[in-house]
Parts: sequence; structure tokens; C-alpha cells
Amino acid sequence: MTTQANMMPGPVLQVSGLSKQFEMHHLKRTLYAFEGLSFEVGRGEFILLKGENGAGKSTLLRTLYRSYLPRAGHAFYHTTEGVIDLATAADVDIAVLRRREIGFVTQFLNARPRVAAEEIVAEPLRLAGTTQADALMEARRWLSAFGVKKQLWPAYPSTFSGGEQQKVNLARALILPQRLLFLDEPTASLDRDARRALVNRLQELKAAGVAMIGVFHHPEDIQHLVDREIQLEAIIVEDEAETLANL
Ligand SMILES: Nc1ncnc2c1ncn2[C@@H]1O[C@H](COP(=O)(O)OP(=O)(O)OP(=O)(O)O)[C@@H](O)[C@H]1O
Repeated sequence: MTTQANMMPGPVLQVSGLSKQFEMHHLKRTLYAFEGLSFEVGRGEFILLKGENGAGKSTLLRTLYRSYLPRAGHAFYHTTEGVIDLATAADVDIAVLRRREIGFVTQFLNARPRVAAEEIVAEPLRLAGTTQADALMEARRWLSAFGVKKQLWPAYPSTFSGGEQQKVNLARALILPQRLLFLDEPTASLDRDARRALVNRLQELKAAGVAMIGVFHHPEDIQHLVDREIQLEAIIVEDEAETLANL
């Protein structure tokens, strides 16, 4: 596999009949997040997920990233070496894909203790074979682009403000072009300059062929990048509909 978005034609991801539900055992209820979703994403395509609070947008991204297992359906991901169903792939294969080809960008940083911000950002490049010196240089460039102050680069992000942590997280997530990127409200709580830096980076990644599926707090920021929108609707099951009708 290669770490770069490559020049393969055809879809990057084909989702068919994907369904996810949560069993709420304590309430003896099933919560249907989404049912029978089907769509495709091609190279360099940008899909915007829309829908009201609770419609299932984050759950869809997490299911495709395999943080959740779907109840049914398929998500055929076309790797550089063949096709793999993200719905059923072994955890070990998912771990390899996450390291090399599929990224997930959220507003939350999983800050590790005693690891400097610049090292956190440089790590994906180092793991992909870039020398430590070059990876650090590139990491500093991205920290600077997202507006993280220079004196914070060697510091530990566990002490940073929410916005600063988010910027470190974005720099790390976007430093290495992957083939498929899931974006879960990455602009939430970012200041204007950082939002602009993020949008510029997404534009570069799209031009480099990265396929993206995202939920955005400020969709107007990225409207010019969007190729297609998918509207999710909250699923109301029968007993719930009866309860609502009796209110
Ligand atoms: N781990 C979980 N266990 C049980 N229910 C969950 C879980 N995660 C999400 N849900 C439920 O699934 C539904 C969809 O949630 P999700 O977070 O995907 O919505 P969303 O469209 O991203 O909403 P928002 O716009 O508010 O972020 C919600 O009703 C939520 O309560």
C-alpha cells in the first residue's frame, strides 16, 4: 500500500445497505441510527452529510471508520491493493488502513501525556518513513499554518486550551494526504484564521485526489468543495411515534 492518494480510477468507497442500531438494554429499546444507506465516493470527491441533531451523521462516520460495527450492509473500500469490506474486515486490517489510508478528523485531541505538540503532529510522517528532522520541520509548518504559537510547539498539549488542542489535532490529521478522510465537525470552535487554514488544506487534499465525507458546523466554509450532499433523517420507530402522538 502507499500513503499517498493515488491515481486509481473508479470509486474509493461503495456503501450499500449500511445500517446501524444501538441496543439500549436498560430501556429494552432499539435505537435506529440509520437504515439501508447506499452511496459512493470517488477520488477527489467531497460529500457533505446533512441532517438535524441526532440524525446519525457522526454515527455514520464512526461506523465507516469502524469505531462502530454496522448491523448490516457493506462499505467496500478500494485500497491500492484490492477491495476490503470495512463492515466486516478484521480489526488488524482496519488498524493498517487507519495508519496508511483512512483518516478521521474530529475537534477532539486524544492528548498523550508527555508528548510534545510538534512530535504528535510529526508522528504520521515519521511512521511513513520521513526522517525525524524533515517530519519536525513539516510539523512546525502546519502548527504555524493553524495558528499554534511557536512557544507551544515543544509543550505538552494536555495543558492547552480546547482550541489549541483542536489545532494540534487538525495539523496531525491532515499532515499526510490519505486516500479517504472522514471529517466530524472539524471547524467547531476554531477561530477564523484556523478555519481558513483548514479549508485551504482540504482544498489541496481534494485536488490531490483525497476522497472526503464530512459534517460541518459552518457548511458555508466548504460549500465550494462539496460535490454531493447526503441528507440523513432521524428514524422514528412505531412505539416511539405512538408516544409522541400521545404527548
Ligand atoms: N454509543 C451510542 N449508544 C447509544 N446511542 C447512541 C450512541 N451514539 C449515538 N447514539 C444515538 O444515535 C443517534 C444519532 O447520533 P449522532 O451523534 O450520530 O447524531 P448526529 O446527526 O451526529 O447529531 P448532532 O448533529 O447532534 O451531532 C442519536 O439519537 C444518539 O443518541
